[in-house]
Amino acid sequence: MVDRPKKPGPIDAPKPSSAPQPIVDIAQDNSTVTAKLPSGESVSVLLYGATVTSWKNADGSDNMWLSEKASLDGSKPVRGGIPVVFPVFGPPPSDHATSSLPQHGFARNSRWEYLGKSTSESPPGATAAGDGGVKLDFGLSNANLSDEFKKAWPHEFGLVYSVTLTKIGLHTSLNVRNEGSGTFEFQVLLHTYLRIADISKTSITGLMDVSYTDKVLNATTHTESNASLSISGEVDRVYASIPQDTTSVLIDNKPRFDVVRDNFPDTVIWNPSKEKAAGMKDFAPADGWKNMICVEVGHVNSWVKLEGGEGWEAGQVIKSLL
Ligand SMILES: O=P(O)(O)OC[C@H]1O[C@@H](O)[C@H](O)[C@@H](O)[C@@H]1O
Repeated sequence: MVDRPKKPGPIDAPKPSSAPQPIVDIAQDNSTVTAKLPSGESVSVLLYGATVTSWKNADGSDNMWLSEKASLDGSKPVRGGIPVVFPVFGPPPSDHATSSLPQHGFARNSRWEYLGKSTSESPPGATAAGDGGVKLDFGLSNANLSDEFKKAWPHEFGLVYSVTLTKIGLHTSLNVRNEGSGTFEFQVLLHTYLRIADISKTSITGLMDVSYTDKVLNATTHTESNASLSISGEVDRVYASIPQDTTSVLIDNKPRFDVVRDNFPDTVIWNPSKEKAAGMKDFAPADGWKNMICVEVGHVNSWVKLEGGEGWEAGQVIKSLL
């Protein structure tokens, strides 16, 4: 039996509420959409890359690390915040359909469309009534791509990236649709730069017993033996098929962030340390690597295959535990 929408009658009509409706402040210009909750938390999303560039707590402190030299004018991917990596992670393999694309694909260096906002009483991540938040949707399809990218990846696709801000965290999710008739394969990653007080006091939990590829050690494979991982130099590891759904960042053994995966099997942990940071023209200040850790959820250790007409969705909730 098909459920048909009921026509609203007098009984269904919403009752006038005397409770004041929370007002979410949305500001939009040609480059950025910013939403601020009545309780003070805010998020800013640059249309270029649909890159979250700022996610502030109610006290005004930012959870995102953004380089002081990040290009925000659409000339190159943003160094900081949450660049969206699609349809390939890292340098594309020469024997794959993504081979002519740049490192990390085209999503982070294409201009997305702002599709609009919706507000809700109980958005994902809400733990209590009154945790209401705002969802901002952004879209990218082959029609938005440069000729160069269209040629390098000639598929009909549709991406909807949703950024939901609540009092308790930030939820970002990506919906991928194959709008064509052929099959395509992709990888995806949310390249999140978390701002931290001090890398030397930072530890990461939730990766114990997980197999990882160490890109610093010639892409060799290892198994994580530390329940709590400290960062004492350059780190660039791809943890694959993680059974636990939460990776946590702690400062001085005190939880600072929980990153909760939904349908994302893998996580990259990255910090360039002093030497690699010095080699990046858009990385500033020079010692900024002490105040960032990338915890990047994704599907990167294998390819997602989508038949024509199929869709796929995954997301993360980041909780700021101040
Ligand atoms: O400089 P990019 O292209 O933004 O990449 C930054 C880093 O991104 C990480 O995800 C990769 O694992 C690293 O190898 C890479 O160096």
